[in-house]
Amino acid sequence: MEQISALLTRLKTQSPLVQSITNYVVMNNTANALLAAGASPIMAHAQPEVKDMVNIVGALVVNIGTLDEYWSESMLQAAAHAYTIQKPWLLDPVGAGATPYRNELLSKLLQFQPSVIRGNASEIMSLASVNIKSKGVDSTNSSDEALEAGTQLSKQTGAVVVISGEVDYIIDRERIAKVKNGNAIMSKVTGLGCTASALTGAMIAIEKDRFLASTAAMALMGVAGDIAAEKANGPGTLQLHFYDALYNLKSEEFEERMIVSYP
Ligand SMILES: Nc1ncnc2c1ncn2[C@@H]1O[C@H](COP(=O)(O)OP(=O)(O)O)[C@@H](O)[C@H]1O
Ligand SMILES: Cc1ncsc1CCOP(=O)(O)O
Ligand SMILES: [Mg+2]
Repeated sequence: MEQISALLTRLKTQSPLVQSITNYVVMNNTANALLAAGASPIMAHAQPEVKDMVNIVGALVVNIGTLDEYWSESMLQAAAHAYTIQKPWLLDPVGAGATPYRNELLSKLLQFQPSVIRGNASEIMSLASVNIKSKGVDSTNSSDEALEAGTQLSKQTGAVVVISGEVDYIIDRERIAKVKNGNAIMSKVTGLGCTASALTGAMIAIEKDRFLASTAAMALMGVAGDIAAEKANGPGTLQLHFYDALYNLKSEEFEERMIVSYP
């Protein structure tokens, strides 16, 4: 727990630059969450600069939420370059399994060996080729149901796999962590999964142990969600209190509130 809470302090002091190639829905709320948590966001997808940008950032986040032909090519170029120069990068497979187009791009992106894959249960099951019917960007499965698929996906890809939901699982080849923080109202605010991915991007920028970094990011999401839910009257105020919680959280309260176990 101490190691996890120390990462929050390091995030705020080191303020890593995090590049996102992400969807139109969440550009604003993920940039604000990164800032509130202490990191520095840059959203950049233009092909003439994408490699130069990957060179200077601490980590790259690729989120396929509102993909199109141009953006897909930018994502492939960025991921390929991150792979070549060994820059940590995270894949958020938004809507995996919803359409063949998404699946084709995802299988190409996986060739560039993401450091972390963070998705909801349905997305992780789809990526691991479990035959599920995807409803779109929201999960129709629980993270418990996806645990086996997540373990398999981590073995297949070498990535740390994060399954978010009522409980979050963080999985690598040898370890599993479980984060029990968070509140159901979080699923009524769009882009909190993408925020989890962005914050995980920030943590892998400052910590080489991707499993520890991902666990810290999901604990941070959950604890900030808990604090925000105590104050909010609904999804609108939850989003606002969530930023404030990220901004104000100190390592002592983080450590007290986190419910992390290694089952
Ligand atoms: N029922 C829930 N109880 C507690 N936390 C939740 C719940 N649903 C989602 N969360 C939290 O909300 C964030 C977004 O997760 P999720 O909704 O699974 O992602 P996505 O938006 O990609 O589907 C995560 O931090 C997760 O822990
Ligand atoms: C609604 C929607 N449509 C395409 S991307 C997107 C946002 C998804 O965000 P999240 O997966 O974090 O809920
Ligand atoms: Mg999502």
